[in-house]
Amino acid sequence: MLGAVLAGGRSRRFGDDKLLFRIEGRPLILHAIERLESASLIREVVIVASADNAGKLGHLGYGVVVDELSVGPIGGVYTALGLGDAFVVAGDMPLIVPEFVDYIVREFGKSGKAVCVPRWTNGYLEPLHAAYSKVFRRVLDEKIKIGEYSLNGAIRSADACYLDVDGLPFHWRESFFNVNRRSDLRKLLKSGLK
Ligand SMILES: Nc1nc2c(ncn2[C@@H]2O[C@H](COP(=O)(O)OP(=O)(O)OP(=O)(O)O)[C@@H](O)[C@H]2O)c(=O)[nH]1
Ligand SMILES: [Mg+2]
Repeated sequence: MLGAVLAGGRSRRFGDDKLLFRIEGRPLILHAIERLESASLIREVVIVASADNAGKLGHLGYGVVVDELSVGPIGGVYTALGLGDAFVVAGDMPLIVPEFVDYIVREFGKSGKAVCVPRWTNGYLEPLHAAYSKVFRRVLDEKIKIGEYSLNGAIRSADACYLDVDGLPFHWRESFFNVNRRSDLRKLLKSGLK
């Protein structure tokens, strides 16, 4: 399956461009890309960037697709699905667990559903760590057209497969960690990131 890494945000909480912020000598987004790429069911990784970010990310050695919509992550997923089925993650997730990605991709394949997404006990979804079918693009198109930009809302309106986080290996949860603020860097360095 294609791996799509979203990179169309503006890093407002972080300050300057978090995706190129170097951690252990490599840009944050490369940590996410390399972890995703090492999942055995991910055959190729593309970056889905805003027009503003695309030029800055081209040198990393991965294909860059421009998300022209500027409507948030839902537009990134919509753009990614133009390339086919995709496992979508955020570029600010440096602790992705490859086995977890493979697990979701496998469950997605077995389920035949439009989306396969992790779900916490309180109902919270992890839509930026989920597998999507290209047929879901039609649902997103409808939502975007009417100005509904909630990815969670779109998923809930569809025939989705939910993977309860509670029943999964505990250490897989670190896969969801994402860097939003500078203070998150401290947690990241403590995590023993390689
Ligand atoms: N392609 C695409 N990606 C987006 C868009 N908006 C956010 N993202 C990405 O989605 C992921 C999660 O977003 P956030 O954690 O809110 O990142 P952000 O928008 O850069 O940060 P804040 O400005 O602080 O909210 C990050 O990898 C962003 O780059 C968008 O409009 N298009
Ligand atoms: Mg984030």
